[in-house]
Amino acid sequence: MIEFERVTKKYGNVIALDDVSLSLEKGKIIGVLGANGSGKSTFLKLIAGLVFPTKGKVLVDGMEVTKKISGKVAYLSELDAYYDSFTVQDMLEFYASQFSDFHKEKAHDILEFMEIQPDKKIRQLSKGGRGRAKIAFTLAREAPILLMDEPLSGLDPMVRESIVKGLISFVDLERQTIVMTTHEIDEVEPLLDEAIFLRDGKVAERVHVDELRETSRDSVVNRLKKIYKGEE
Ligand SMILES: Nc1ncnc2c1ncn2[C@@H]1O[C@H](COP(=O)(O)OP(=O)(O)OP(=O)(O)O)[C@@H](O)[C@H]1O
Repeated sequence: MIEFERVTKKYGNVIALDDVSLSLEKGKIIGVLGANGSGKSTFLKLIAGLVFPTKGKVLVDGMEVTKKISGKVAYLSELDAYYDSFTVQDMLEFYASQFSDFHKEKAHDILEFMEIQPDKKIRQLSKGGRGRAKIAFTLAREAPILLMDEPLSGLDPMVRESIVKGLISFVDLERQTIVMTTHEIDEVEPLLDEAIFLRDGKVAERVHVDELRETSRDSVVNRLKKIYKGEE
């Protein structure tokens, strides 16, 4: 369980998150959605312990997030932090050395599923190849919380589809929770249990995606547009 208790995060004078309180259940796939600058990445970074609240508390399983990247959390960042001369296999060994919850066998299975050859150098991979490799290394961790910042960003539709299938196939929702930010809402909507809509650092709305479809016959992307047009 992830809890935000009256969390405000400021960077200097900029308020990135503004008095947010909510809790996220285990075993769900949760989308954090909103326009550029609405606070999505900050929301994830607070859970990962990469930044800390200016006010309030973030708790994971009842424990305040205090140190950098707690063992419970695997974080996929927006940035490409690869070493170009490494092979995919070298990266895999690197991740295994850094994270005790990293499963080499699972990593190989996911790389195979995503059609990434382990002997390829990182610099030989296309942008889509790097994107898939990054996802593979994150999913190979057995961490209870997987945080993904824009996992589909800048990738073509075929690669996005392969990543979405990878998420469906390799995440263990009995034990893992995924919180992801994305602008590619149409692609991830079928995966999501819940959507949290941020606007100007506040939670504008939170919906159960199935309920939204069944009771309002609405899609997540339409809902977001309405929130931003001020219709909700
Ligand atoms: N390190 C930082 N220093 C100063 N301001 C920051 C920093 N990080 C984020 N901000 C500001 O905080 C606000 C929220 O940023 P955040 O990156 O969380 O939004 P976002 O919804 O993820 O945006 P995007 O969709 O563009 O990635 C923005 O106004 C941003 O400019």
